[in-house]
Amino acid sequence: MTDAFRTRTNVPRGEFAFEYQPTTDQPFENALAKARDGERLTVDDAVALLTTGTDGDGVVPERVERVRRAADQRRRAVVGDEVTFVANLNNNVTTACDTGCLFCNFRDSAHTFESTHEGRTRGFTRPPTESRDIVARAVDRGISEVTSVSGLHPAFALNEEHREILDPENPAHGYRPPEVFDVAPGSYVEQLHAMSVDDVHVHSMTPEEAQHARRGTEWSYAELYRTLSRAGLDSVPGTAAEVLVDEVREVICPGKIGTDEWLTAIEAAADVGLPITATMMYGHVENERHRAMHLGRIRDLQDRTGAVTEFVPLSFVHENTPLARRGLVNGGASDLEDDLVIAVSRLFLDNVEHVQSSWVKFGDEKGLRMLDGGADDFMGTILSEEITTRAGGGHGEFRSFAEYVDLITGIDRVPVERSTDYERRRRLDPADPDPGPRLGPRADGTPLLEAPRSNTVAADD
Ligand SMILES: C[S@@+](CC[C@H](N)C(=O)[O-])C[C@H]1O[C@@H](n2cnc3c(N)ncnc32)[C@H](O)[C@@H]1O
Ligand SMILES: Nc1c(NC[C@H](O)[C@H](O)[C@H](O)CO)[nH]c(=O)[nH]c1=O
Ligand SMILES: N[C@@H](Cc1ccc(O)cc1)C(=O)O
Ligand code: SF4
Repeated sequence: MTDAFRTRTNVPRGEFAFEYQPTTDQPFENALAKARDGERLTVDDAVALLTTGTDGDGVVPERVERVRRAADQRRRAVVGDEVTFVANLNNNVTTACDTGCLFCNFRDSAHTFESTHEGRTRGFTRPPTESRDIVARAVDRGISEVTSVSGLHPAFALNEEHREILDPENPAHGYRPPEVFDVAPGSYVEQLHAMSVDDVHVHSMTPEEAQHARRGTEWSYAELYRTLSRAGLDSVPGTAAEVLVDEVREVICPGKIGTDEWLTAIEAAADVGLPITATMMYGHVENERHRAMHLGRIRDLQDRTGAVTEFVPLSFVHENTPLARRGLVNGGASDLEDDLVIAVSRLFLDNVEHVQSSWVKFGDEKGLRMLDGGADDFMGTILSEEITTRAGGGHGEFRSFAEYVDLITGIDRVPVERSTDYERRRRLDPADPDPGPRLGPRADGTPLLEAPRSNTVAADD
């Protein structure tokens, strides 16, 4: 193939050896034909589609468009023309974390939170009482879900029993008692309990957080998730997955659990009856084969559990991250790569009904474009955002129902409010002056008009 037809991507194909990479156009054409016929794709097929069959740098834009069209057709066949979103709040409890993932600028070193530290930390910790106030206020405004993902604060323990086991003198426990810190995060059980206001759905405890909540013990992930579920946990975010290939994890998150442990943890959550989501954070040091392998692992997980409600491709936001500062990356995924990841996720994950387009990562224009290329869910109102904003993203922290209606009807699709597990849905009438939310425990149809600037409790309230 001649270079003239290719557009450059940011995929560092030279970094790792490719086990298999197509060298002619034929594997691409074969894979696309299989996808159109609804045949199950192999990991090699996914590589052919994600590379558009090119063996050098770059992809062929005209082929990307063909993959997008096939994904759009599949989306229509699987879920129709509805575009869903959830009325939710992000209440991340603490940014204290010493895991040191190189893609993350959300975290702050835990020692900066200690009372003896000179100067103020740039981070925050919200004790359970504050979490409850923040969630209660948002429930009053009509939300049906709270999502809470946090740093692995050294004073976090599952509960009092866990606190007795954790030994500050044992470096393997990474434990510091609450008294050492200006503000203590309480226990995971206390936080979940605090956030369970009325019937709000609590979406929390990623596999990485679950590992932290059982560190230093022999507790199984199933026991752990059972305890968390009794404390108010309703479903589990499949973040911390990043790219589920260990040679990639060793570069971007060497302190995190490995691929097998991530899968063990999330499968245990599913086994105790919790719905789960799955994500992939791409666009850093990995290549298309890693992306394809990741998709293979998620599809296998779903074959085993049936519990994955949605797949969420998270495009890496690079600006302020250690990976960028250390010169290990000089950008994130290109627009064509984003198109391909969404489209191939839809085509490859034939057992996952919903593919999410993240307006936080993509912005509105690209986010909407993804809804015509395989995605069918447009995330949530979130009311507050820290992870992407701190990494340098600038696409905002809140989406009102009125904006959702405008954006979704603007692309001739049907706006639908959903619950976290997609069980409850409500079509929105574009002519309705009070579009909602309505599915939350205290939603009365009053519009979620404006968001607080941050989810910190305002002094005059
Ligand atoms: C910030 S962590 C918080 C929860 C917990 N500490 C964990 O690692 O599971 C949640 C997820 O945010 C995503 N994330 C973090 N930094 C990001 C970035 N710069 N760009 C895109 N996604 C990012 C990653 O996928 C990560 O697993
Ligand atoms: N993609 C992002 C999400 N997605 C999660 C949703 O907001 C929602 O919690 C989930 O679909 C379950 O209902 N959240 C973020 O904060 N940032 C994202 O980029
Ligand atoms: N934590 C992710 C978003 C996310 C949360 C929950 C999910 O189920 C999926 C994705 C981020 O902002 O980067
Ligand atoms: S991704 Fe999670 S575990 Fe890793 S540094 Fe950030 S907050 Fe800590």
